Amino acid sequence: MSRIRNISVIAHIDHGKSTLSDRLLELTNTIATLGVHKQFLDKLKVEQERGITVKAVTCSMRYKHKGEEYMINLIDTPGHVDFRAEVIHSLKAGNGCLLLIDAAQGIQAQTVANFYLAFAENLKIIPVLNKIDLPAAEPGKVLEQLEQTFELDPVDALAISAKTGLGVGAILPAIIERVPPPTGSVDENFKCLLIDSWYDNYKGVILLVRVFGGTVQRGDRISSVHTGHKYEVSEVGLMHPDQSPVNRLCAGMVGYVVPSMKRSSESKIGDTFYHVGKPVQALPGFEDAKPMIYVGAFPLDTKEFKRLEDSINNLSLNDRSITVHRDTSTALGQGWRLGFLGSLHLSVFQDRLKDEYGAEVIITTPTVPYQIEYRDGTFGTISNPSEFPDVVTHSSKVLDIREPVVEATMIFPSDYLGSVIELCEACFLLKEQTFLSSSRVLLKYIIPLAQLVEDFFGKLKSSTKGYATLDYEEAGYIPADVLRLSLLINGKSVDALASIVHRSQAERRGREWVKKMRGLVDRQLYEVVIQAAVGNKVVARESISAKRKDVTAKCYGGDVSRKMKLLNKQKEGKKRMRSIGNVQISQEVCTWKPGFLLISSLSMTSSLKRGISDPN
Ligand SMILES: Nc1nc2c(ncn2[C@@H]2O[C@H](COP(=O)(O)OP(=O)(O)OP(=O)(O)O)[C@@H](O)[C@H]2O)c(=O)[nH]1
Repeated sequence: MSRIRNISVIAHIDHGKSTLSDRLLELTNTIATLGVHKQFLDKLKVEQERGITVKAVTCSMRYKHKGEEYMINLIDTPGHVDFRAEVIHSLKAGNGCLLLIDAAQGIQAQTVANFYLAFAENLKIIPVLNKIDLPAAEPGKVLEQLEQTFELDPVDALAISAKTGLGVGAILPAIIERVPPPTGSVDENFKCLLIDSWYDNYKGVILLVRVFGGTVQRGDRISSVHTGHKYEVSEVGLMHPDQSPVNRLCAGMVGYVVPSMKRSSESKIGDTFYHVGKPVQALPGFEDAKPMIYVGAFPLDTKEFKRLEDSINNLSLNDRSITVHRDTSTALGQGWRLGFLGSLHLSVFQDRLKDEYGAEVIITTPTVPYQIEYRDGTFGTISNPSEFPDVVTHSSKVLDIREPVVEATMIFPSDYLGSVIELCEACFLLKEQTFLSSSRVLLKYIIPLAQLVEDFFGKLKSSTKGYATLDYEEAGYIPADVLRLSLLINGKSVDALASIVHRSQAERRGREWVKKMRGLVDRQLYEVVIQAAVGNKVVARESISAKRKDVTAKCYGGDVSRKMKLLNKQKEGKKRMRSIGNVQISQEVCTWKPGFLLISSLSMTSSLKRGISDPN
């Protein structure tokens, strides 16, 4: 055990975690040298296309130091706040971490958040300044920030370029010398912590575990503390970098176990496993990541329901933070209500569904979960606008409605302090204002989650010319004066378009809605009336006058193949249409798209993408 080191790489988005992890794998000959543009650890197509890490990845490396061979288990973690739970799980598996900071950008919002997570776990933190090859790099300034913000000694920091490899050689000896080896003993009863799991079509569920005591090998019978279910182990191994079977996993190691587990739902991240008949105390686990936003999901073509359901279920097997429940909409038919950790998580899910299963889906506007206290003393959580109590019955049935808030941390150059305060001050509560240096400032505000989801980051970026970074964590619930805004087409409510808004914004939102909707609904043979309403009260109205029937349309000559082509095109088009009363509307109207202004001017994901690719 004295020759094992378990370590995570943590950093703000894009500060170079995956690039550094790849370089370390190359240095230890775990993988062959990659081209400059290749990334080994970001395996998912979405990860490669977007240049972000979505899932934490573990890899074991062998490294010789002063004549002794060591095993370093390295976990590359995601930077984005939506995937924070992955970072927490990864940190629990190790004794140390590399805290990477881009030498040109300095400390950013996720640097602060990740530092405190590692600090709370009492891990040995090795600060690493990356990208020192960039002309804009200012290592001296960043070292000052590190000392001022985290009280980290600048002497302990390593300066590298993960891209060119400069200085990377000093990292492995630093890990061996500074990070303590894991504690525990192979002579104890076997116990391990489940840090990740995924579904393999051939082997079934695979568990990624950190062994805290004893050993485990093929043929062992193990049991879960959480469920009490028993399993027989058919394989154990290390991720080196892909699954490499070994004879046994010993205390201190991070590796995988293949149990005879058929259903992913039985693997609960944070669970403890032990040998049947030799029970152990549960290891301190972690809470499940709770969904922060919910959306309705519906097949584009109703015939695709079953296939889409299989795809959604398969995908959620490998991403346990997605919650799935069946749902029906009068406008869109049968579908599901899905819960996600944030907008980026949702949009990554959409991409993965398309990339990995070729499935396209209609996603409605995200809603946050509201807590409702009823007058009869019962409580409930509602995250579907169509289930939200009607305003008319509010006062009689509902005592109180509360909405989730987050504590948002923003870091940006102090030149923009005035404009950020202007953006936040009217609605949000200031918690902290700290100067990280003479030119950089950190602000903490309590912000309703619904407003954060609704392009707050986009507004923050435009107030700071793109320089601000944002991180947030849950901060409980506060009373909210919210109500349901319904959209009606020719008197029929389109449930998929209902949303929950603040009372003070209902009229403005209603007007925005009907105006946008007017531009999206085609003219029909009769007048179409579009209304936004709160309860029975119409707050905005637009109408589209009837068009005159053109009897000669489509009768125009041409050969048969052209007509067939037109007919097929029409058939395809019809699939995308749904009837609301006697009005045909395109399903696309109900679809949430990042930056799609109709429903709630929500564009957090696109702003995030901008943020991710924005070097500033
Ligand atoms: N110039 C320069 N660019 C670098 C260096 N290290 C990483 N990059 C670039 O920075 C970008 C982000 O690198 P990644 O390794 O994907 O960053 P990450 O921290 O893993 O990103 P997330 O997983 O999304 O949080 C890529 O375009 C890299 O090529 C470096 O040392 N110098």
